Amino acid sequence: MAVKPHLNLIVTGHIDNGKSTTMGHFLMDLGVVDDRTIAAHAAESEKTGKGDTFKYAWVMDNIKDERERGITIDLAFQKFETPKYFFTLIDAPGHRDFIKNMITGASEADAAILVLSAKEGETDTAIAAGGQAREHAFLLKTLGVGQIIVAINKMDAVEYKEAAYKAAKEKGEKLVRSVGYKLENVPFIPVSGWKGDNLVKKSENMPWYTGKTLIQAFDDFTVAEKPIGKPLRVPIQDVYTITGVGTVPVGRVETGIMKAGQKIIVMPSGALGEIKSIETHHTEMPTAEAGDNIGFNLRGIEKKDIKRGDVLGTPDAPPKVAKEFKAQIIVIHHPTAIAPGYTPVMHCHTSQVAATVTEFLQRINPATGAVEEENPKFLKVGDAAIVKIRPVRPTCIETFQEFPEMGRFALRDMGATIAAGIVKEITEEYKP
Ligand SMILES: Nc1nc2c(ncn2[C@@H]2O[C@H](COP(=O)(O)OP(=O)(O)OP(=O)(O)O)[C@@H](O)[C@H]2O)c(=O)[nH]1
Repeated sequence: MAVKPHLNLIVTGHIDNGKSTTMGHFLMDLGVVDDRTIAAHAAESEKTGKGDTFKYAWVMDNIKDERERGITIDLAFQKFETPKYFFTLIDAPGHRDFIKNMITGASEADAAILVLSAKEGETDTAIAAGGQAREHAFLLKTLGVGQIIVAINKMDAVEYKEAAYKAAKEKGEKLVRSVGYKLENVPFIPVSGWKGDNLVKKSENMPWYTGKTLIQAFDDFTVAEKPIGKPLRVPIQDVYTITGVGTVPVGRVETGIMKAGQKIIVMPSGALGEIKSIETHHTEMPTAEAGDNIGFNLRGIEKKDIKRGDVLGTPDAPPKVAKEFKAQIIVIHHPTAIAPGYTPVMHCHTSQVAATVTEFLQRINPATGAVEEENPKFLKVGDAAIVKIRPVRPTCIETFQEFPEMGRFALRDMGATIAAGIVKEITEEYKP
């Protein structure tokens, strides 16, 4: 039997719009979470004095808590299966490392669901400037998540009225269009995460809705083609020294194909060598391709020439190393404003390096890209801009256009993600 393709699904939306309730109920209807677990959560929820309204949400929140504590969690909670696909639910954006994880590929999303409450006040807050629905929609688009579904939630709370759905849908449409999605590719579904309408079962409370349920819409997602035709890029995650084997770097092949016997180059050191062997899950394999997590053994490369954050490629099309580059950033979080000279830590693929935002070239409209101000003096939350960035040491990075996997980054400071960005152009290249 053929194995079903796998997709990573990210659940986004403004706080309290019902992300956890919707996905918790969805997982229960699918049979991934059993009634007994839900009953136990209902009992816990009652104890908090809020009635049992959080019983579904707790299914999801327990996952989040365990993740934050770094505990390996029951896989049944994270994964589910539809007729066509295997899905993994990835870090909900409430989790503070969500943006960084998304950018560094720790949890790359193939598709997203945006949960938007149908309750008028909640819809408006979610999509207003500073609302998380707006922020998430923008980030999803910027970071290249092409497929998105909007679930208009809490339909039970608006008496399942079509007019209420239409009003919320119109606002949602405006939002996703403004960040750059084409409306004809974005399904909108009226649901109740609380009651279970249109999640797995078609709702009888909304006869006016003739579209798909959530699970049916999930099966309309498509699997992106693997970038195997591109030059080889393997960002190094770690380098182990194993007695009797030697230096064993590990990482994920982002693009291209790696073969045993192949000549390779490690950047920024420029060290040349050859692939001796490749293995995954303790099994030796002759080749690895985009998407594979591997460990490998190198001939001719010394331990000092390869470390976390370096990138392996082939000598005829080596990974680029930037001394300085031009980027488009969006400021997500900052108590005041940032000014040129600001030096946070840049996270890009597996690399972490302090980097100075040396120049603010233009402030732009985040949706259209139109220039709104030349050489702004500062940038605050919600602002998008074209800037110049100089890592304190030359760093492997690519343009987003050529290698989206390696051309996006997060700027972090004081434990928070301050900005997300994509590389437009490498303005000063480093040659070893
Ligand atoms: N009436 C109604 N209430 C809902 C529905 N979905 C969620 N809620 C309620 O809305 C509140 C927030 O739900 P959560 O699922 O915790 O929301 P969330 O988006 O996951 O929130 P965070 O994880 O805190 O960002 C809870 O009181 C839920 O019971 C729904 O479909 N109908």
